[in-house]
Amino acid sequence: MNIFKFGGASVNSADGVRNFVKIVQYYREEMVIVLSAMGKTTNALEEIVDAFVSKQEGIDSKVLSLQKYHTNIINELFPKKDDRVFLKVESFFEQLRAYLQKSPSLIYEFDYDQIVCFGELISTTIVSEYLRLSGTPNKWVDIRTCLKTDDTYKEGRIDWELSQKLVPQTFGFTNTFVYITQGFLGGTTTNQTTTLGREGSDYTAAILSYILDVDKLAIWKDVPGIMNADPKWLSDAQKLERISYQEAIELAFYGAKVIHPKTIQPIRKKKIPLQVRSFLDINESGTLISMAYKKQDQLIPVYIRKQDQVLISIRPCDFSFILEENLSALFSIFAKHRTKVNLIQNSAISFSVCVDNSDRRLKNLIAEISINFEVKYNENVELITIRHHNSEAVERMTNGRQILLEQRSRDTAQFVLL
Ligand SMILES: Nc1ncnc2c1ncn2[C@@H]1O[C@H](COP(=O)(O)OP(=O)(O)O)[C@@H](O)[C@H]1O
Ligand SMILES: N[C@@H](CC(=O)OP(=O)(O)O)C(=O)O
Repeated sequence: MNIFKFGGASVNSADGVRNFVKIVQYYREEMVIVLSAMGKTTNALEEIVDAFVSKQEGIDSKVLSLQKYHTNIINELFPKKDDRVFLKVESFFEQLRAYLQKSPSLIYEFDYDQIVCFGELISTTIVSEYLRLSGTPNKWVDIRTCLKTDDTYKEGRIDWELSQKLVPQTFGFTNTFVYITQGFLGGTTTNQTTTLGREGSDYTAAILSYILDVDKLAIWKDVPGIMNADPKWLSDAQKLERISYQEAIELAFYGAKVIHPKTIQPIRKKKIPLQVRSFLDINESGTLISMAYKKQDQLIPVYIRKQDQVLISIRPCDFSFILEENLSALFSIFAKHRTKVNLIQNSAISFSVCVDNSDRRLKNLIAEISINFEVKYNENVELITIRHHNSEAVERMTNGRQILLEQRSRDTAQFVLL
């Protein structure tokens, strides 16, 4: 049995959905399909969340344009206008509107999850119905009923014990050959919706692969596989044929956006091979991530760019040394504001970190650090990581740019650049 994960880009139009069906029908195997929201739906829903919690005008038109986007797709796919898909999709939009009629709950993350989940609920419904119409019976599963998390809204942590009981019961494969379910979503034990963090559908696919002990996981993307750079950034990027779990974890950790950082851990534990491959070319073998020895990794330089970073330099107000107590106080502040630190460098009396610029958290974070420390920061910097660096690769990335901070180990070089 296999798990196939398709992201938003694969089903962003009626043609995308038709292509998806072609791929699924080509394989004719027992499978679980994990699907994300169509196209940029999650971004659109995030805008609706922001408008809702800050009680802005214009929510109705935002919801309407999202509904139109989905309606256009189903109009193109389903010739019979009395197909049940129309009512099902309408019903999700009614539920969304009903939620938006209420007052915000005062917990932003809770409202976020209750609203943003509609993207995946709607996409899986459309795709499941279209697969049925195309002659492949399948079962639509509401993943929130079996993939259980705690109540850390927006970043739900998996309840492995409970999920390991419920998931195999749900995906039993008796009289069902193909299941379709939502990536990115989970449910608490009290049946509230949670999400697993942006781009978390890859992670869902990995969790289900682990629990169901599948033979293989395939993640279908709009690129030929994992490349040695984002091909939208460096047009001469080359595909990596085969990499180890370890290398894949490193690439994701440093910010290669092609795969969610949490994806590799569960499949590595059970040595499940992961193929990252192109939904645009079924004949392309993609990149295989497996137990290969590290030596077998292609050791060409791999370039990873993180944009919109903030470099924060922190110094105790009394010029005292940066010691364990300071560091521990600082790290608890980062954890409290859920800010992931992408790079750390410390000297005797100062400490620098590079973090993502998420406006909402950053202001509060800096305000809290400033109570006991002197803080300076540069916004709009880039963090470039080069795995398997050589002088040519370093020159290529840094030439003509101001280096604000630099760090090198044997395998990895990182530069904060203006
Ligand atoms: N090293 C890389 N190799 C391949 N693609 C990359 C890499 N780094 C970033 N990307 C980007 O990742 C995108 C695919 O990931 P993503 O958009 O998250 O897919 P999906 O939404 O379908 O899950 C590609 O379109 C590409 O621009
Ligand atoms: N729809 C969610 C989850 C996800 O993983 O999407 P995608 O597979 O399209 O990156 C998001 O955009 O964050």
